[in-house]
Amino acid sequence: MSKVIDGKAVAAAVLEECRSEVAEMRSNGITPGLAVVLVGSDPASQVYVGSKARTCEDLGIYSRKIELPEETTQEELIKVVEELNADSAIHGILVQSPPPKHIDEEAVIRTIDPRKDVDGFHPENVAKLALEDSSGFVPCTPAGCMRLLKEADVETKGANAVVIGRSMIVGKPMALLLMAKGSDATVTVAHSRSRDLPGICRQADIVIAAVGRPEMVTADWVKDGAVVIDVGINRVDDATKKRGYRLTGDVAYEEVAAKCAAITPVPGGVGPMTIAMLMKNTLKAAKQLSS
Ligand SMILES: Nc1nc(=O)c2c([nH]1)NC[C@@H]1CN(c3ccc(C(=O)N[C@@H](CCC(=O)O)C(=O)O)cc3)C=[N+]21
Repeated sequence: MSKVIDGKAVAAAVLEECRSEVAEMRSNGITPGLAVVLVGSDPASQVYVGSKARTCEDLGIYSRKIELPEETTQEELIKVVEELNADSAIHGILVQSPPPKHIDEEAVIRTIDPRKDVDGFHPENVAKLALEDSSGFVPCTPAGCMRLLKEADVETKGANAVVIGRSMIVGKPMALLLMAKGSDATVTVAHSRSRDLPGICRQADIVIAAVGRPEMVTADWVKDGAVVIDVGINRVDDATKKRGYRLTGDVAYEEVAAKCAAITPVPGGVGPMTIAMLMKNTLKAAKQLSS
Protein backbone atom coordinates (compact mmCIF):
# COMPACT_ATOMS: atom_id res chain seq x y z
CA MET A 1 0.00 0.00 0.00
CA SER A 2 1.42 3.33 -0.84
CA LYS A 3 0.53 6.93 -0.56
CA VAL A 4 0.72 9.28 -3.51
CA ILE A 5 2.50 12.54 -2.69
CA ASP A 6 0.50 15.15 -4.57
CA GLY A 7 3.04 17.65 -5.87
CA LYS A 8 0.41 19.66 -7.63
CA ALA A 9 -1.48 20.24 -4.39
CA VAL A 10 1.65 21.11 -2.39
CA ALA A 11 2.79 23.44 -5.19
CA ALA A 12 -0.61 25.13 -5.15
CA ALA A 13 -0.24 25.75 -1.41
CA VAL A 14 3.27 27.19 -1.90
CA LEU A 15 1.93 29.43 -4.67
CA GLU A 16 -0.82 30.72 -2.37
CA GLU A 17 1.88 31.67 0.19
CA CYS A 18 3.63 33.49 -2.65
CA ARG A 19 0.45 35.23 -3.79
CA SER A 20 -0.07 36.91 -0.42
CA GLU A 21 3.62 37.86 -0.19
CA VAL A 22 3.47 39.44 -3.64
CA ALA A 23 0.38 41.44 -2.64
CA GLU A 24 2.17 42.63 0.49
CA MET A 25 5.30 43.61 -1.45
CA ARG A 26 3.30 45.42 -4.10
CA SER A 27 1.45 47.40 -1.45
CA ASN A 28 4.91 48.54 -0.34
CA GLY A 29 5.76 49.62 -3.88
CA ILE A 30 7.87 46.63 -4.90
CA THR A 31 6.79 44.43 -7.81
CA PRO A 32 8.99 41.32 -7.94
CA GLY A 33 10.31 40.66 -11.46
CA LEU A 34 11.64 37.49 -13.10
CA ALA A 35 13.43 37.26 -16.46
CA VAL A 36 13.55 33.91 -18.21
CA VAL A 37 16.01 33.61 -21.08
CA LEU A 38 15.59 30.83 -23.62
CA VAL A 39 18.12 30.24 -26.39
CA GLY A 40 16.90 28.08 -29.26
CA SER A 41 13.57 26.34 -29.70
CA ASP A 42 13.69 23.05 -27.81
CA PRO A 43 9.97 22.13 -27.48
CA ALA A 44 10.22 20.88 -23.87
CA SER A 45 12.06 24.05 -22.84
CA GLN A 46 9.36 26.16 -24.47
CA VAL A 47 6.71 24.36 -22.41
CA TYR A 48 8.60 25.01 -19.14
CA VAL A 49 9.38 28.63 -19.94
CA GLY A 50 5.73 29.27 -20.85
CA SER A 51 4.54 27.71 -17.64
CA LYS A 52 7.00 29.80 -15.55
CA ALA A 53 5.76 33.00 -17.21
CA ARG A 54 2.09 32.06 -16.69
CA THR A 55 2.68 31.31 -13.02
CA CYS A 56 4.35 34.72 -12.56
CA GLU A 57 1.45 36.51 -14.19
CA ASP A 58 -1.06 34.61 -12.08
CA LEU A 59 0.71 35.70 -8.86
CA GLY A 60 1.28 39.31 -9.85
CA ILE A 61 5.01 38.89 -10.44
CA TYR A 62 6.36 40.87 -13.40
CA SER A 63 7.78 38.43 -15.93
CA ARG A 64 9.90 39.00 -18.98
CA LYS A 65 10.44 36.19 -21.46
CA ILE A 66 13.50 36.65 -23.66
CA GLU A 67 13.61 34.22 -26.56
CA LEU A 68 16.84 34.25 -28.54
CA PRO A 69 17.61 32.38 -31.76
CA GLU A 70 19.61 29.15 -31.76
CA GLU A 71 22.55 30.99 -33.42
CA THR A 72 22.95 33.45 -30.53
CA THR A 73 26.62 33.64 -29.56
CA GLN A 74 27.91 33.30 -26.03
CA GLU A 75 28.96 36.96 -26.08
CA GLU A 76 25.48 38.05 -27.12
CA LEU A 77 23.89 35.94 -24.38
CA ILE A 78 26.28 37.33 -21.77
CA LYS A 79 25.39 40.84 -22.89
CA VAL A 80 21.68 40.07 -22.33
CA VAL A 81 22.47 38.75 -18.84
CA GLU A 82 24.51 41.87 -18.02
CA GLU A 83 21.62 44.09 -19.08
CA LEU A 84 19.30 42.13 -16.80
CA ASN A 85 21.83 42.41 -13.95
CA ALA A 86 21.61 46.19 -14.30
CA ASP A 87 17.80 46.32 -14.67
CA SER A 88 16.12 47.35 -11.42
CA ALA A 89 12.74 45.90 -12.50
CA ILE A 90 14.32 42.42 -12.60
CA HIS A 91 15.09 40.59 -9.34
CA GLY A 92 15.50 37.05 -10.68
CA ILE A 93 17.32 35.83 -13.79
CA LEU A 94 17.01 32.32 -15.16
CA VAL A 95 18.79 31.07 -18.28
CA GLN A 96 16.96 27.94 -19.38
CA SER A 97 19.15 24.85 -19.40
CA PRO A 98 20.54 23.31 -21.52
CA PRO A 99 21.67 26.03 -23.94
CA PRO A 100 22.81 25.11 -27.48
CA LYS A 101 26.12 23.25 -27.60
CA HIS A 102 28.23 26.18 -28.79
CA ILE A 103 27.50 28.04 -25.53
CA ASP A 104 29.55 27.47 -22.36
CA GLU A 105 26.78 27.33 -19.77
CA GLU A 106 29.11 27.70 -16.79
CA ALA A 107 30.60 30.88 -18.23
CA VAL A 108 27.14 32.35 -18.70
CA ILE A 109 26.03 31.42 -15.19
CA ARG A 110 29.10 33.10 -13.70
CA THR A 111 28.00 36.40 -15.24
CA ILE A 112 24.59 36.33 -13.49
CA ASP A 113 24.54 38.61 -10.46
CA PRO A 114 24.49 36.03 -7.61
CA ARG A 115 21.83 38.13 -5.85
CA LYS A 116 19.56 37.53 -8.87
CA ASP A 117 20.52 33.88 -9.41
CA VAL A 118 17.14 32.33 -8.54
CA ASP A 119 18.24 28.96 -9.99
CA GLY A 120 21.02 28.77 -7.39
CA PHE A 121 23.55 27.73 -10.04
CA HIS A 122 26.15 30.50 -9.53
CA PRO A 123 29.32 29.31 -7.71
CA GLU A 124 28.63 31.78 -4.88
CA ASN A 125 25.23 30.18 -4.24
CA VAL A 126 26.64 26.65 -4.60
CA ALA A 127 29.20 27.58 -1.93
CA LYS A 128 26.52 29.02 0.36
CA LEU A 129 24.52 25.81 0.08
CA ALA A 130 27.58 23.74 0.98
CA LEU A 131 28.28 26.12 3.90
CA GLU A 132 24.63 25.95 5.04
CA ASP A 133 24.44 29.74 4.71
CA SER A 134 20.74 30.39 4.20
CA SER A 135 21.25 33.79 2.55
CA GLY A 136 21.86 32.10 -0.82
CA PHE A 137 19.52 30.50 -3.34
CA VAL A 138 18.84 26.76 -3.28
CA PRO A 139 18.21 25.15 -6.70
CA CYS A 140 14.45 24.90 -7.23
CA THR A 141 14.06 21.17 -7.95
CA PRO A 142 15.90 19.85 -4.88
CA ALA A 143 14.28 22.57 -2.73
CA GLY A 144 10.92 21.31 -4.01
CA CYS A 145 11.82 17.71 -3.16
CA MET A 146 12.69 18.72 0.41
CA ARG A 147 9.38 20.52 0.75
CA LEU A 148 7.53 17.43 -0.52
CA LEU A 149 9.29 15.24 2.07
CA LYS A 150 8.29 17.72 4.76
CA GLU A 151 4.66 17.96 3.67
CA ALA A 152 4.42 14.17 3.50
CA ASP A 153 5.79 13.97 7.08
CA VAL A 154 8.77 11.88 6.03
CA GLU A 155 11.38 11.54 8.79
CA THR A 156 14.76 12.37 7.25
CA LYS A 157 16.72 12.40 10.50
CA GLY A 158 18.92 9.33 10.61
CA ALA A 159 17.30 7.90 7.48
CA ASN A 160 19.31 6.29 4.69
CA ALA A 161 18.74 8.48 1.66
CA VAL A 162 20.02 7.36 -1.73
CA VAL A 163 20.28 10.01 -4.42
CA ILE A 164 20.61 8.52 -7.90
CA GLY A 165 22.25 11.12 -10.13
CA ARG A 166 25.04 13.61 -9.41
CA SER A 167 24.08 16.59 -11.56
CA MET A 168 24.81 20.13 -10.42
CA ILE A 169 21.10 20.93 -10.91
CA VAL A 170 19.59 18.12 -8.85
CA GLY A 171 21.73 15.27 -7.47
CA LYS A 172 24.54 17.21 -5.83
CA PRO A 173 22.44 19.96 -4.20
CA MET A 174 19.88 17.33 -3.17
CA ALA A 175 22.59 15.41 -1.32
CA LEU A 176 23.76 18.59 0.44
CA LEU A 177 20.21 19.43 1.55
CA LEU A 178 19.52 15.93 2.85
CA MET A 179 22.74 15.79 4.86
CA ALA A 180 22.45 19.36 6.20
CA LYS A 181 21.81 20.01 9.88
CA GLY A 182 18.09 19.84 10.56
CA SER A 183 17.52 17.25 7.83
CA ASP A 184 20.22 14.91 9.16
CA ALA A 185 19.93 12.06 6.68
CA THR A 186 22.72 9.61 5.94
CA VAL A 187 23.27 10.23 2.25
CA THR A 188 24.62 8.03 -0.52
CA VAL A 189 25.06 9.53 -3.97
CA ALA A 190 24.91 6.89 -6.68
CA HIS A 191 25.23 7.40 -10.42
CA SER A 192 25.65 5.61 -13.73
CA ARG A 193 29.13 4.36 -12.78
CA SER A 194 28.13 3.03 -9.37
CA ARG A 195 28.71 -0.68 -8.78
CA ASP A 196 25.48 -2.54 -7.98
CA LEU A 197 23.06 0.35 -8.25
CA PRO A 198 20.06 -1.88 -7.40
CA GLY A 199 21.80 -3.11 -4.25
CA ILE A 200 22.63 0.44 -3.12
CA CYS A 201 19.08 1.55 -3.82
CA ARG A 202 17.63 -1.34 -1.79
CA GLN A 203 19.32 0.10 1.34
CA ALA A 204 17.36 3.32 1.02
CA ASP A 205 14.60 4.55 3.30
CA ILE A 206 14.34 7.49 0.90
CA VAL A 207 15.10 7.19 -2.83
CA ILE A 208 15.61 10.31 -4.94
CA ALA A 209 15.68 9.27 -8.61
CA ALA A 210 17.29 11.94 -10.78
CA VAL A 211 19.03 10.17 -13.64
CA GLY A 212 16.91 10.95 -16.67
CA ARG A 213 16.43 7.30 -17.68
CA PRO A 214 12.76 6.38 -18.13
CA GLU A 215 11.53 3.84 -15.57
CA MET A 216 15.02 2.71 -14.55
CA VAL A 217 14.12 2.20 -10.90
CA THR A 218 12.05 -0.97 -10.75
CA ALA A 219 10.27 -2.64 -7.82
CA ASP A 220 13.18 -5.00 -7.10
CA TRP A 221 15.40 -1.93 -6.41
CA VAL A 222 13.12 -0.59 -3.70
CA LYS A 223 12.82 -1.72 -0.10
CA ASP A 224 9.33 -2.30 1.32
CA GLY A 225 8.08 0.88 2.93
CA ALA A 226 10.62 3.22 1.32
CA VAL A 227 9.68 6.74 0.21
CA VAL A 228 10.35 7.41 -3.48
CA ILE A 229 10.78 10.87 -5.02
CA ASP A 230 10.84 10.72 -8.82
CA VAL A 231 12.61 13.73 -10.35
CA GLY A 232 12.69 12.35 -13.90
CA ILE A 233 10.57 13.99 -16.61
CA ASN A 234 11.08 11.85 -19.70
CA ARG A 235 9.16 12.15 -22.96
CA VAL A 236 8.54 8.69 -24.34
CA ASP A 237 7.02 8.15 -27.81
CA ASP A 238 3.43 6.98 -27.54
CA ALA A 239 1.28 6.85 -30.67
CA THR A 240 -1.91 6.44 -28.59
CA LYS A 241 -1.45 9.95 -27.13
CA LYS A 242 -2.57 12.97 -29.08
CA ARG A 243 0.75 14.79 -28.53
CA GLY A 244 2.55 11.64 -29.73
CA TYR A 245 4.38 11.14 -26.44
CA ARG A 246 3.74 10.53 -22.78
CA LEU A 247 5.63 11.76 -19.75
CA THR A 248 7.25 9.22 -17.51
CA GLY A 249 9.61 9.44 -14.58
CA ASP A 250 12.82 7.59 -13.72
CA VAL A 251 10.72 5.16 -11.66
CA ALA A 252 8.51 2.30 -12.89
CA TYR A 253 5.57 3.87 -11.12
CA GLU A 254 2.94 1.13 -10.87
CA GLU A 255 5.16 -1.66 -9.59
CA VAL A 256 7.14 0.58 -7.22
CA ALA A 257 3.96 2.22 -5.88
CA ALA A 258 2.69 -1.22 -4.93
CA LYS A 259 5.48 -1.75 -2.38
CA CYS A 260 6.71 1.65 -1.20
CA ALA A 261 5.21 3.78 1.58
CA ALA A 262 4.90 6.94 -0.51
CA ILE A 263 5.76 8.04 -4.04
CA THR A 264 5.57 11.13 -6.24
CA PRO A 265 3.82 10.73 -9.61
CA VAL A 266 5.02 12.09 -12.97
CA PRO A 267 3.45 14.38 -14.03
CA GLY A 268 2.06 16.07 -10.93
CA GLY A 269 4.96 15.42 -8.55
CA VAL A 270 8.29 17.23 -8.49
CA GLY A 271 7.70 19.27 -11.70
CA PRO A 272 5.08 21.66 -10.30
CA MET A 273 7.21 22.07 -7.15
CA THR A 274 10.17 23.26 -9.24
CA ILE A 275 8.09 26.14 -10.54
CA ALA A 276 6.63 26.94 -7.12
CA MET A 277 10.12 27.12 -5.55
CA LEU A 278 11.28 29.35 -8.41
CA MET A 279 8.55 31.80 -7.44
CA LYS A 280 9.66 31.60 -3.80
CA ASN A 281 13.27 32.30 -4.80
CA THR A 282 12.15 35.25 -6.92
CA LEU A 283 10.36 36.78 -3.92
CA LYS A 284 13.43 36.18 -1.75
CA ALA A 285 15.60 37.96 -4.34
CA ALA A 286 13.20 40.90 -4.55
CA LYS A 287 13.14 41.24 -0.76
CA GLN A 288 16.91 41.02 -0.38
CA LEU A 289 17.57 43.48 -3.23
CA SER A 290 15.07 46.01 -1.86
CA SER A 291 16.19 45.96 1.75
N1 LIG B 1 17.77 27.18 -15.70
C1 LIG B 1 16.86 26.19 -15.58
N2 LIG B 1 16.09 26.12 -14.48
C2 LIG B 1 15.15 25.13 -14.36
O1 LIG B 1 14.44 25.06 -13.34
C3 LIG B 1 15.01 24.18 -15.42
C4 LIG B 1 15.86 24.31 -16.53
N3 LIG B 1 16.77 25.31 -16.58
N4 LIG B 1 15.79 23.43 -17.56
C5 LIG B 1 14.83 22.35 -17.58
C6 LIG B 1 14.40 21.94 -16.19
C7 LIG B 1 13.10 21.18 -16.14
N5 LIG B 1 12.18 22.00 -15.36
C8 LIG B 1 10.85 21.69 -15.16
C9 LIG B 1 9.96 22.55 -14.57
C10 LIG B 1 8.62 22.23 -14.44
C11 LIG B 1 8.12 21.04 -14.89
C12 LIG B 1 6.67 20.72 -14.78
O2 LIG B 1 5.88 21.54 -14.35
N6 LIG B 1 6.24 19.51 -15.16
C13 LIG B 1 4.85 19.10 -15.17
C14 LIG B 1 4.43 18.60 -16.55
C15 LIG B 1 4.81 19.52 -17.67
C16 LIG B 1 4.53 18.92 -19.05
O3 LIG B 1 3.38 18.58 -19.31
O4 LIG B 1 5.49 18.77 -19.86
C17 LIG B 1 4.67 17.97 -14.17
O5 LIG B 1 5.65 17.26 -13.89
O6 LIG B 1 3.57 17.78 -13.69
C18 LIG B 1 9.00 20.15 -15.46
C19 LIG B 1 10.35 20.47 -15.57
C20 LIG B 1 12.83 23.14 -14.99
N7 LIG B 1 14.10 23.15 -15.40
